Amino acid sequence: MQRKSEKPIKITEVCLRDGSHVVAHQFTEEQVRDVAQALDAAGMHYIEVSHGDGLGGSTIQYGRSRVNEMKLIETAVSVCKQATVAVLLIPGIGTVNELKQAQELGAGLVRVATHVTEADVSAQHIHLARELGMEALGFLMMAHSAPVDKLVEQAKLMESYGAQAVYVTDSAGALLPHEVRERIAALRQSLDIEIGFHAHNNLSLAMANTLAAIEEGATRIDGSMRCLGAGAGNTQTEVLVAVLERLGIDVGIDLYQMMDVAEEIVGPILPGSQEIKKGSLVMGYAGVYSSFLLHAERAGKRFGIDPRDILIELGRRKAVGGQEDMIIDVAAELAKRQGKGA
Ligand SMILES: CC[C@H](O)CC(=O)C(=O)O
Ligand SMILES: [Mn+2]
Repeated sequence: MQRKSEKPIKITEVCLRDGSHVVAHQFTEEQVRDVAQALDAAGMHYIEVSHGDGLGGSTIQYGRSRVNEMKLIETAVSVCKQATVAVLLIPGIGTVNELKQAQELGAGLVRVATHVTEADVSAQHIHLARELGMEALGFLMMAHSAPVDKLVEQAKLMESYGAQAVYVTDSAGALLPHEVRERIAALRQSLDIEIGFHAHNNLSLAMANTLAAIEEGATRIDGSMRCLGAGAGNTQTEVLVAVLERLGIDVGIDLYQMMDVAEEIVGPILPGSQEIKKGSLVMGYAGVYSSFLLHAERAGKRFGIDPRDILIELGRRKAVGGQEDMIIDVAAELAKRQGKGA
């Protein structure tokens, strides 16, 4: 494989943040401690810990956490000897106060996440993170939904605010490999900072897309152990480590230890198998935010309608992260149209 960057690949393990959606934000302190400790020992570079919707996400709208995320961050930091604990922040859900608190507890990196067309709301948080001495990266969500030149324009904004990398975030798991290539190549051409890629496996393309991104020069890569991430999960990290090794890309992470963590520590946390089932498949197909899955399934049950209809309609309306309340509206409307009641 010809990599178009000389920089080392840095992996961020997101199961303790993106996986929070899968467990309805019910991670315990013990689970976070065990996973973080084992990943750190295996050589993982970054371990992201936050509510699934980022700092401040524990609300009725997004789902309340069982344990305050600051406690979870503190716990992860206390067991990491070499890995950096990362947090995610969506401006408006999380605030500068939560960012300061996370930094005081030892978080060393923040990914400031915005919808792909709304990078301007990230300025304050990126500036603050840099002032606090954190690594500050931009995370452009729903990257499939904007034309490439728009993505480049928005990434440049984040770079101008001080972001040290910008991610192409395939929140819906909707991108096809050639679309990933186009996006990473365009960003590489226009930006001087590192480019990252975050996949969801809803169309079974997470690994293929990740390799396409790496080939085009992405150096910051996300994965989740056992695909413990929203929808059908992310690029499966322990598999990624094996594939990179086969490609001759040394990331300094112990493969056997990763396999053991995946099976013995993360496996028992999974509420079910992270296969591509009808809900996640429809999200990739219709371009819907992966974290909407549980909400749509619950709304489907409540209104007696097929969650796929809700997801397709949300895709049609181009719903963005943060609009979880729209899921109930859509379900109520569809139920009325189909002559069903809550
Ligand atoms: C709600 C935040 C979201 O889960 C961030 C993310 O991982 C994505 O957009 O894929
Ligand atoms: Mn995600």
